[in-house]
Amino acid sequence: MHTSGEVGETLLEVDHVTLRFGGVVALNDVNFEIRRGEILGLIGPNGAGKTTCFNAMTGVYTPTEGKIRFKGKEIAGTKPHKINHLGIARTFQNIRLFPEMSALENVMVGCDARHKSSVVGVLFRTYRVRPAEDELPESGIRRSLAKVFGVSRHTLEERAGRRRSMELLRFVGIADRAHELARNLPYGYQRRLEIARALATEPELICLDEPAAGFNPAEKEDLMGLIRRIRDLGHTVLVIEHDMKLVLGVTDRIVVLEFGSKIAEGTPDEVARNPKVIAAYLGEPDDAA
Ligand SMILES: Nc1ncnc2c1ncn2[C@@H]1O[C@H](COP(=O)(O)OP(=O)(O)OP(=O)(O)O)[C@@H](O)[C@H]1O
Repeated sequence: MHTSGEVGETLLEVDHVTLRFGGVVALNDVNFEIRRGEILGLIGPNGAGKTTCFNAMTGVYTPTEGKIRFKGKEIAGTKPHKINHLGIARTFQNIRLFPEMSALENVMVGCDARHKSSVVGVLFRTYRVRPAEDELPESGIRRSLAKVFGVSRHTLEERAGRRRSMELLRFVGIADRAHELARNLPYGYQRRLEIARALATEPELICLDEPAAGFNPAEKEDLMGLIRRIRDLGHTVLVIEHDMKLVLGVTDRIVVLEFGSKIAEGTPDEVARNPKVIAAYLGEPDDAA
């Protein structure tokens, strides 16, 4: 992973962010922080501004006013791939995988984003290094050749990426279908594959946009375990979720938006008892706790 700091320190700050689309105020002077090592929930009724907030944090939108800082550095307006390089990864409400690639290859794309070899080196495969014992091919002529002539750094990185991608598929619980095309995977597998792919970029902060959408209660229970394990690995987690049971069960703190404004913030207990939050969710029977 990237450089790590102290658990509990401010990792990301949304500092008085306002974001307007023409006449629509999607975010209105929103202020909160994400602390390193926590699982933070971002909730609110439909249209509250949750996805817009994610999009502002991940470089899709630039705030009209206000600042977003990651590890103290201003990131508002930075391109999404650069933000990913800085250490923020996300999944999408509508799954976005490479449907014609296998599950393993989808994760390897994420690992690729971290590769160090230069484009020229990859093209000519000239830069050769002496591989460590456990980086050699298992047996046969390829092993002997690699021992004598070395292996290109690109090949080593590719092998390491493949190994790491397999580990990540195991971690999210879908390694049994690693070689199937993403489009043929069951829905729950696709959702978890998105998480594995985001983790492959080794983010300090991972943002999950409605990861439980379409899940049954047993799958939601599994997902809660996975979210906790992601945090235990050392990642900080931001989760947008409509399912109140899941949000209250898995997060350390919750920020509540309504009509683009923050109406509450606190521990799950505090938020669940907050009259403004209860009122915001009345009339939304599907989302109510
Ligand atoms: N690209 C856009 N152009 C114009 N208006 C937008 C755009 N994106 C979002 N909005 C508006 O901004 C407001 C906040 O939307 P947003 O999608 O962030 O809410 P949300 O809390 O994520 O809702 P949901 O739970 O339904 O996904 C809504 O009024 C929405 O119509």
